[in-house]
Amino acid sequence: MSASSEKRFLRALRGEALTPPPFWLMRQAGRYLPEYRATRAEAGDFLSLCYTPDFAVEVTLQPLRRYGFDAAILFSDILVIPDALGQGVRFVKGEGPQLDPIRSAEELSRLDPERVLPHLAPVFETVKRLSGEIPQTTALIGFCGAPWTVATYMVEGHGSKDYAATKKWAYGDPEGFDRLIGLLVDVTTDYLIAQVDAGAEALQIFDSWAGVLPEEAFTRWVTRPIGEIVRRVKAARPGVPIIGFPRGAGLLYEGFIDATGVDAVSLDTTVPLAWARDRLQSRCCVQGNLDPILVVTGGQAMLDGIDRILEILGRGPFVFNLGHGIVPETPPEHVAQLADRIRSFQG
Ligand SMILES: Cc1c2[nH]c(c1CCC(=O)O)Cc1[nH]c(c(CCC(=O)O)c1C)Cc1[nH]c(c(CCC(=O)O)c1C)Cc1[nH]c(c(C)c1CCC(=O)O)C2
Repeated sequence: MSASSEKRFLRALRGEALTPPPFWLMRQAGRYLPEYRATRAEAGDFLSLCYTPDFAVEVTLQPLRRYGFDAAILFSDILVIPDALGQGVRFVKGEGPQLDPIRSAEELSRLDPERVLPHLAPVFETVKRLSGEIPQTTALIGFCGAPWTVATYMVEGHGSKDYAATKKWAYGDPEGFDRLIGLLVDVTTDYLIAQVDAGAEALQIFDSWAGVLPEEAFTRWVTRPIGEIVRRVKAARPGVPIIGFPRGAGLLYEGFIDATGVDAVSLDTTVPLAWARDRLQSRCCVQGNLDPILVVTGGQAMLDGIDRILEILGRGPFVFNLGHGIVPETPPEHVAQLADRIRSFQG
């Protein structure tokens, strides 16, 4: 496909510097939009929203209609994998996800990898429908949670502040914990390949809790598993760009890029911009990293934050995004002002 006809988001992931840069926002479909809240109420519960293609397609399209983002991300969740494995996942209002925890390698027999792809058939149907419904110039992103972050929910049984139960198992029985990570590498690889076969044009791997691990543990349970998933997906489906998001990686971002072979890396809010330009953008496309709370604040503070990112990262291979997902209290009109500001950037 000639460069000029390829979608701008995909061109940036392949290393082109584009002005203005393409952009989308993590959690662009979500509770900050009244139309999302209406569909969510109609669906009844969160997993029904994820597993009913009519609903999942609708909420994926809602932010595109408003803001014309350069990418659409499949509406699903990283926790559909433990749900598909048979662990039992519930999203409790005001408490977030609740799972029946798995605390040792002996309990892995509760999980059934064979049921994953059949259980997730509605998600692939959503991807297939989206690939025929999104605008011609908008790229479709498939995604998964990285093995470490998914494992933290499976072991803790809910979100956590210190991930003590997961770390105790990992540090106390590393070979046993490796079995959980290995199982997640296997089923996640198959899940991503199936998303590509249904029409996903790029993939993002969310390791939202990577930053809680010290260097050696980060290498063993963030970098190596993601690198193995990237290697297997690229061997099976060459040419599909993959974005890695090891949130909180700090100085470990550099080694992560070199060791995993990702095409792009998503930066969390704390990554210094000049360091990212000099040390990371020379290695691959970078994505990020506005503080989502600046989109809540809006006004000149938000505009200044956008401008500074565009000034420093906007002349290399770059996708504008947030440093983490949009938060529910974000005024939708601030997202419209953000979109206008990025589109008016002339380099
Ligand atoms: C850690 C994580 C999860 N899910 C996800 C991550 C990694 C990204 C990140 O770090 O935010 C990823 C995710 N979750 C969701 C998407 C779909 C894409 C999109 O929203 O644009 C994506 C890409 C929908 C969702 N996933 C969830 C919501 C909120 C559901 C609702 O109450 O309507 C959405 C829109 C639920 C969820 N899902 C998860 C938690 C902790 C929660 C509860 C917290 C919260 O309510 O925001 C797990």
